Amino acid sequence: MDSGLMDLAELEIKAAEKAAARAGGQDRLSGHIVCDGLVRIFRTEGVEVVALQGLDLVVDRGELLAVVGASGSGKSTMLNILSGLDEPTAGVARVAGFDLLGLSAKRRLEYRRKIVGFVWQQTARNLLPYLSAQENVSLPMKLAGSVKRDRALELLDMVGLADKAGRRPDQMSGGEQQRCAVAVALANDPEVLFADEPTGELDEATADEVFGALRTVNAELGVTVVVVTHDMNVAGQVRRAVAIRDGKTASEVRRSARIAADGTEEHVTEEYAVLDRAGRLQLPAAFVEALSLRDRVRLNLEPDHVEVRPSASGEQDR
Ligand SMILES: Nc1ncnc2c1ncn2[C@@H]1O[C@H](COP(=O)(O)OP(=O)(O)OP(=O)(O)O)[C@@H](O)[C@H]1O
Repeated sequence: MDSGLMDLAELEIKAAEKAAARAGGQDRLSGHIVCDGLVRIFRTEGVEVVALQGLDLVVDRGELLAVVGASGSGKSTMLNILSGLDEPTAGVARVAGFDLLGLSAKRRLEYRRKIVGFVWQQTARNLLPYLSAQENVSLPMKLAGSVKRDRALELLDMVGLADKAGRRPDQMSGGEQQRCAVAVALANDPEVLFADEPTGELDEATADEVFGALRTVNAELGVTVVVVTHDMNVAGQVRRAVAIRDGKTASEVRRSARIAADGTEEHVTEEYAVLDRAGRLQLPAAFVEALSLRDRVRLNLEPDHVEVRPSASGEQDR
C-alpha cells in the first residue's frame, strides 16, 4: 500500500473539516476562489498580449491545489490577479467574498493584509536576512498590531522548524528558508495561501519537504492553498492539479484512493479535460498529433460518450 497517498487522503479530510469549522459550517464550503472567464490583456508599445483568455477555475475552501503550466502559459498573471497585485481586463475573480475587479485601495490593502498570504520563489523576497526565523514570523504580526505570544513558535513547529527558531536565513538551507516563508505567510492567519514556484530553486528531496509543510498547514489550519509551478511532477504531491495552457485551464489531474473488488486499496490518477460553460474543451496535444487532427473533426454522440474522429481524407479542403 502506498502509505504516502493514504496520508494524503487523511490530510485532505482533516483540511476539509478544519476549513468547514473555520467557515462556520459545511454549507459555506464551495467557491472560496472563483475565476470565471478571466481575461488579462497587456498592451505594450502597440502590441497586445492576451495572457489570460477566459480562464475558469473554482477552488473550494480548504483545498490544496497545484496549478501547473509551461513558461508563458499565464500562471503568474493569474496569481498576480488573485493576490491583488494586478487587475483583470474582464471576467470575475473572487476570493473569500472579495471581488477583485474594481477593489478600492482601502479594501485591496485589507485583502492583502488579512485574507491572503504569499510565498515567493526567491527566498530573499520572503525573509529579512538580519532577523531570526522567529523574528521573521513575528514581524507581520507586529505590523498588524496583533502579536500573539507563542504563535510564531507554533507556526515554526508546524513546518518542522521548531529547533531553528533562532537562526537567520543564511544559517538555514534553501528548503528550510522556504518552510520558514510558509510560517511567515501564515502569521496573520490568512484564509488563502498563494505560493509562486516555492520549490523552483530547490532539489527534488528538499522540494518534497516544502510540499510536506504546505500539506501540513493546509490540514492543520484549514487554509486554502494554491501552489503555482511549471513542474508537472508536482501533480503527484497533491490530490488536484490543474494545468493551464495558453491562458486557459486545459486539463486537470485528480488522485484518489478506492477499494478494489478484492478488498485491497488502490490508488487512481485520472486526467480530465476541462469543459467550459460554453461546452468547449481542449484536446491534449498528443491526441491531436496521434491522429493528425486539423481544422475540423467529426463528433458522434454515443449513449455514454462522445466520439471525436478525424474528417475523412479529402474532406479537409472541400
Ligand atoms: N507586464 C506584462 N506586459 C506584457 N506582457 C506580459 C506581462 N506580463 C506577462 N506578459 C505576457 O503574458 C503571457 C503570460 O505570462 P506569465 O508570466 O503569466 O506566464 P507564466 O506561465 O507565469 O510563465 P513563467 O513560468 O515563465 O513565469 C506571456 O506571453 C508574457 O510574455
